Amino acid sequence: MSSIPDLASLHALGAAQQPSYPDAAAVEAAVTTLRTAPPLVFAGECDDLTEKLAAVTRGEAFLLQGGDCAETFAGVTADNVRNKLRVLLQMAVVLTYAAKVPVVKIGRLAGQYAKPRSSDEETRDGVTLPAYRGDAVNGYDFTPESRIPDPQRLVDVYNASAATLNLVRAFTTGGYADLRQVSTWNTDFVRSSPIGQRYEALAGEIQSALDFMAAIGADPDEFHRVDFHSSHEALVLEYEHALTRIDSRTNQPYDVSGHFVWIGERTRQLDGAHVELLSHIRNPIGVKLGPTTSADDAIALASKLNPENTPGRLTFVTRFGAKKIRDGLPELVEKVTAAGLQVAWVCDPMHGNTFTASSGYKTRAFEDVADEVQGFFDVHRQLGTWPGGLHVELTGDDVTECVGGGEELAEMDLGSRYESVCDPRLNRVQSLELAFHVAEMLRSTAHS
Ligand SMILES: O=C[C@H](O)[C@H](O)COP(=O)(O)O
Ligand SMILES: C=C(OP(=O)(O)O)C(=O)O
Ligand SMILES: [Mn+2]
Repeated sequence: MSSIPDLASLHALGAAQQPSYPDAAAVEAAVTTLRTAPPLVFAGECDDLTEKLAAVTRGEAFLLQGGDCAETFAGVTADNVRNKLRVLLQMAVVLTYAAKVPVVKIGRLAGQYAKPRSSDEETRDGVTLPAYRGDAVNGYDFTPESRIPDPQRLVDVYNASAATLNLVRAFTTGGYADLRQVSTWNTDFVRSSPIGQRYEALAGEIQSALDFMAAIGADPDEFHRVDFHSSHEALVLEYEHALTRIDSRTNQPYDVSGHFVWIGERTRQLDGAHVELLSHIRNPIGVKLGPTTSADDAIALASKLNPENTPGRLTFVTRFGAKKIRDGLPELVEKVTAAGLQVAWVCDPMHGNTFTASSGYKTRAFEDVADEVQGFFDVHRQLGTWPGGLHVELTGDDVTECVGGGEELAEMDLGSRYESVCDPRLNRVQSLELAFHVAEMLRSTAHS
């Protein structure tokens, strides 16, 4: 457990979804730079998160994990990071206050730059080029030059992640996330949306509770700062391997590119490189499980990735789709539970519900997203297991990428503000609306 396999031996196992770099010397140069770069996170912070996820595993806390499908370098701006953080804080407050359950907060940010794709190529108007694989790998522009994988981008990922995390740390500990700001997070859109008004009412209740606490002289640290953690899919081996380091306190390897890293649906082969690398690190980790996952697959993954069965180490993020979850999930949860495996169960209601609108935009319907979460809660309720969390693709901006929701966004509206470079995200109102739905589900679960 304490050794780190070398990069060549990982590649020898076969690694899905890797860039085909044309220039080996350039890869070497980028990896050399990354190997000496300071850690982005401290191993002790990863251990703290494992403890929090152990509480999720035990049914004592709920995980909220969200952010872009794909971050972009251009998106590393104060406004963008703040807006994303703000909607996550708002969602967390709704979940905590309405359901009275502690919420563990993880952003899909500060490292979420590499994308697995269903096709290696993209064709537009009869022209075929390599697919865009995230800013970590190549450019989004549809030109032959831009689509060539460039390993220097991995160094750019490191720098962009460092800048993002620095700002997130400043916001979450430096006053922005102070609970007294709960109303100001709402700002402008409160006037225009019923969900915003619902939030405003909740913020008012929190505010008077805080006033009461202040009056009796109680002012704990928890009111002024929040614990917030970073996460991304551990996809490009060169990057994750270069940032895997031996922690001097424990002598154990940690991937210091983020607090929590996960293995995607397309790279979860039991004997593949991603499972191997993540089996050696001590961070809390996740695995995405789609509808083709058998219970035996999940049990084998848990045995390899969490041989000591440590609670909080392993999170299974199921992404079945609204139509499949009620039939497919029970057997998985039942058998994993019967095998005595300690895992947190988290619902990704996004990736099983993607479709292409007639206008050509990739989209998701808010109603399908909400229905998959309801299915997830229903299955766990039937089995007596804990629906541990929500993993969503969202943005703090008023984009038009997913249809439906209270604003009744239609397919024909998608073009007005479609900004994602990969999958469609819930916008700010849809995100908050989902949080209110989930708070209801959680409230009836927690108190049943
Ligand atoms: O975010 C997840 C995947 O990268 C994405 O769903 C794949 O999308 P594609 O089918 O457009 O390649
Ligand atoms: C690639 C993703 O998901 P999955 O691996 O579940 O398809 C993602 O989370 O963006
Ligand atoms: Mn995605």
